[in-house]
Amino acid sequence: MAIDDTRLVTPAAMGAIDAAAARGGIDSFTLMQAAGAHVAAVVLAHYPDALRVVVVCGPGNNGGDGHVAARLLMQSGVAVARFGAPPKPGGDAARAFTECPGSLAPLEDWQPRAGDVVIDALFGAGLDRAVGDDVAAVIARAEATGTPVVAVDLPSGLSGRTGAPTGPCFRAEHTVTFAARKPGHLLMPGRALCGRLHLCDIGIPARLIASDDRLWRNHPGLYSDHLPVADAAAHKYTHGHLAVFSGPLISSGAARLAAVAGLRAGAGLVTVASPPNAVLTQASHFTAIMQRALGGADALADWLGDRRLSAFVLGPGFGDADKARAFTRQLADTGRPVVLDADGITAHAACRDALGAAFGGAVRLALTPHEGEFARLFPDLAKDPALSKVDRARAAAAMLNAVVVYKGADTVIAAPDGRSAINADAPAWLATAGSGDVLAGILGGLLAQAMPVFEAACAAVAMHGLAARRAGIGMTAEDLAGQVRPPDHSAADAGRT
Ligand SMILES: NC(=O)C1=CN([C@@H]2O[C@H](COP(=O)(O)OP(=O)(O)OC[C@H]3O[C@@H](n4cnc5c(N)ncnc54)[C@H](O)[C@@H]3O)[C@@H](O)[C@H]2O)[C@@H](O)CC1
Ligand SMILES: Nc1ncnc2c1ncn2[C@@H]1O[C@H](COP(=O)(O)OP(=O)(O)O)[C@@H](O)[C@H]1O
Ligand SMILES: [K+]
Repeated sequence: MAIDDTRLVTPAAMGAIDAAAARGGIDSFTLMQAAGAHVAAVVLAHYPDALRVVVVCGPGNNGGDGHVAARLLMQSGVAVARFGAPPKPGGDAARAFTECPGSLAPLEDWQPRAGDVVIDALFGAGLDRAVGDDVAAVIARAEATGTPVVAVDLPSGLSGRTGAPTGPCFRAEHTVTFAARKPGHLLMPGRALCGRLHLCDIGIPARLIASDDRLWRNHPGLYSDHLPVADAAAHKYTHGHLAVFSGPLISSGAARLAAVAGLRAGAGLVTVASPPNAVLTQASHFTAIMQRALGGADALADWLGDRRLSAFVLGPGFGDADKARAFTRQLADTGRPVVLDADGITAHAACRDALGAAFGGAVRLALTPHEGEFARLFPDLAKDPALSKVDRARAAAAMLNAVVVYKGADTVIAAPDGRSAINADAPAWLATAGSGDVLAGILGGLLAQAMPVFEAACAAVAMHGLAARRAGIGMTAEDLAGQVRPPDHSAADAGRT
């Protein structure tokens, strides 16, 4: 049975899905057997030379999965030792414990040996606090000896909701999870602590995995129906006109990167509007991209009378915060889509509410903060340790009636209506100076072509990652901009999580 591998489900929602499965007549012990079998299969496939499999078992159903895996591995002729505390009598875990031959030693008895592989079945979805000293000592022993760890559902100590450890946490080589990925499998540092993730079908019907979390990993299904269509009758104005605002001479390169990316993302025309003293420099770089000298507010008001200007990018290398605020207000009044990045975000740190008020009504503002910019605009959200990155992005989006692209290795895209996506497959070499300017340009290019903002943001983040893969390791932001391609309607789902 195929499972929907795009939907992300919080541990709490997973509990509700499990309950719904039970109400629907699905036997929970059968699910546990399937879960344990997948764990055993991953261990057999990846550690054929293990001399001993050490299963550390917790008191709940995560431990139950461990007991099932232990029994199946023993039946396959593998040497298995179990450590932990027995489960409370009566439930599925107790039955799995009873059905597994052999004894259960206390956790502190595990002395690592060469050839050990650990199955971490201590805590999964039920983790609700930092692990105790006994578990912390096991984690430390595994880490100190470099013993490979296969985690059941989640590495113990990792919050499946936030992707943050609650205290000491296993670092797994493989994590075997069931029915749906949890946010903590994709959010950092969770993604790194999980190692390679195996998403396994244990027989929970896909229709039950439709929780109302409205959270996905970023994938083409979120945006492919809204991509600009290449129409044989098109002319350049039907693909929109993107305006990118340049900063002063010294930092004018950022706008160039955004402009090139916007044109390559399919905008029909792109104009870079620069302070008069930067125009010559800009002109020496461009052929296909147009130029405009733009002084202050009056000049902008004149230009905005051109209805064909269909989207704006303001912020990369922009500098002047007063001017950024004034221009943003004028852009808001046009009713057309705006991408605020970098200095365009920072300029609003002391007037966040006014920014949200200026962009009321239909959503047409996109913000693309990295961690530092996010903390400047939303210090209250950034400081709250109870919030996950998804929670923070969603709250920010709702506050400003904007789509927020909260960048990083785990970029979160959130809309004011709560729809959110985590992008977890961009290559690490995207972390290079100027790559954020390229992303802002791609997004501007898609908005210029009239894509709705959330869908455009999801597509832009995916295109950014694909461009980085084409450019390859060692790329510069110039290389990256040169590798941007218009979105490909036929692109297969390139998810690599
Ligand atoms: N249908 C289902 O419900 C399925 C659940 N499965 C497994 O069940 C797991 C969830 O099981 P549970 O809900 O029993 O939860 P866990 O087994 O993750 O945790 C058990 C209990 O440990 C306690 N606990 C939490 N954090 C602790 C800490 N830091 N120190 C000490 N004690 C702590 C809590 O009281 C918690 O309820 C999943 O992760 C998955 O492995 C699988 O068997 C597949 C099917
Ligand atoms: N480790 C990483 N893996 C994948 N992508 C990353 C990583 N670190 C940063 N990125 C991406 O690289 C881009 C960097 O943007 P930004 O921080 O604005 O840089 P700059 O200001 O230099 O342009 C963002 O799109 C971000 O999501
Ligand atoms: K676990």
